[in-house]
Amino acid sequence: MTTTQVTLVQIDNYGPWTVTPEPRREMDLQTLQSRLFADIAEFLGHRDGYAFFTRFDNMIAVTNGVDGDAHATLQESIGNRYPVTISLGTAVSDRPVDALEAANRELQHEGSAQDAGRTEVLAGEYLTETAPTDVQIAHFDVVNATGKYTDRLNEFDTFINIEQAYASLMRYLREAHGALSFFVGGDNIIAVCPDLPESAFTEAVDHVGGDVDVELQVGVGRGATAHEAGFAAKHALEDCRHDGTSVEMIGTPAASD
Ligand SMILES: Nc1nc2c(ncn2[C@@H]2O[C@H](COP(=O)(O)OP(=O)(O)OP(=O)(O)O)[C@@H](O)[C@H]2O)c(=O)[nH]1
Repeated sequence: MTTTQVTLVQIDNYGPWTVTPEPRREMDLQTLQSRLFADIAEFLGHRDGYAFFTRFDNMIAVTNGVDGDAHATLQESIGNRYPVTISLGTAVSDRPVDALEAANRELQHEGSAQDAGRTEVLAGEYLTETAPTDVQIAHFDVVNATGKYTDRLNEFDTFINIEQAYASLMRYLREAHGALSFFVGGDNIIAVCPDLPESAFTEAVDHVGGDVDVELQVGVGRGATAHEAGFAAKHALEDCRHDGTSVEMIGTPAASD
């Protein structure tokens, strides 16, 4: 059984801000968004959480081991240093999508994302302790992306292939298992999963191969935090590369029995 703590990060009333008093320069918005993501990733990363940029105005984080006080500190620090503020909704569930739904509702209950009066919401529940196998993370990558795409196609056509694989995988894992998958750059996708057996990952790899003809491999890890699970997943992915297998799992309850 997994227990995933998910935090939704939402920039408050950001849409109106981007056009007030008139539309702001696009590269200034891109700079703000990427710096805000970098700050949040650094803050949570130092506490063994993972942050994903998703749409940048809304970001999703796995925050097992990060308590309410730390969330308050993050929110205060962003408010002090940026021209925008953030709201944070946090919830816990065995299925990541259910934790996200509940975290999202914490903010939606307080008002709209574009309500000038709804700012700096800090709501939800936090785990009081962590357990060694609470989080399951799958780190996918495209087999030989360099040889098949990067060294042969122009960058945009490579990007189309990688994004097609991402779109296929994210939808499949969301619908079949309530997992949340995020493109993290290059040819890499990180999926935050409920308790899934090896066969589920084989089926996911097969689905993407059949759907968009892109070959994936995946390392799966378990841990008390996103970092621990994700780090185990990276080592498992190295085993795939070494052994030529498409799925490897490390630190799962079955594997460590
Ligand atoms: N976010 C992230 N990106 C990575 C990681 N490892 C590699 N990448 C990215 O993926 C790109 C391709 O690297 P690889 O996946 O090692 O290359 P490959 O040609 O697919 O080779 P194999 O994975 O061994 O089949 C790199 O240029 C990086 O951008 C990782 O651990 N995390």
